[in-house]
Amino acid sequence: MIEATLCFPLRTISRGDDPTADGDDGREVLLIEKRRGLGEGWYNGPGGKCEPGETPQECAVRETREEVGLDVRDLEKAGELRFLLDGEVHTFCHVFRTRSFTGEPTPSEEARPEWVPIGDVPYDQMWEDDRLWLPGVLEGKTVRGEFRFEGGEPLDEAAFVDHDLEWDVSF
Ligand SMILES: COc1nc(N)nc2c1ncn2[C@H]1C[C@H](O)[C@@H](COP(=O)(O)OP(=O)(O)OP(=O)(O)O)O1
Repeated sequence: MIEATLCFPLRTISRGDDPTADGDDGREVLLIEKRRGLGEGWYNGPGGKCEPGETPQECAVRETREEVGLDVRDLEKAGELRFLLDGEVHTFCHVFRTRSFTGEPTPSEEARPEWVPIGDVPYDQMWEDDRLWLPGVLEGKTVRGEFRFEGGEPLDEAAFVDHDLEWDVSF
């Protein structure tokens, strides 16, 4: 089983009196376009696999720095997601969000970062499960979820079958 993390940096920008502004109140999330590996070509949060001896929080901080050059702090645990492939746990993913960070998002070999208004998250270019849990996480909720895929490796070519979700959980 792979233990992995996702980190969603959040910010609120001022849109002044822009009449075309949507109803997000300027709230944005930093997404990446994944350039290699699992989920290549799709949008996701910065993150990756935990290294031996590393806590999930340490992993999320390291991966966010490596992938987009942002130093995140004060991470808030927002979710625990179990991704099953053909009945076996393939990946256990810890999800974090934060409003505390320094640095400017910078592209790397792994990822192209992009600030995206909360209402414009491109769910049609993301993992199929994301539309089920990410909106709640971006609204400040906590979630525990299990998502079942079938069809063999690699996970990003398997078919999403079904899921269970529990909201407002404590970590
Ligand atoms: C199955 O559904 C998934 N949905 C979402 N949103 N994210 C997922 C899903 N399955 C895996 N992930 C995430 C978990 C990790 O953040 C990445 C995969 O990380 P990767 O394999 O690229 O790990 P790295 O350590 O960054 O890779 P390198 O070994 O290349 O350094 O996807």
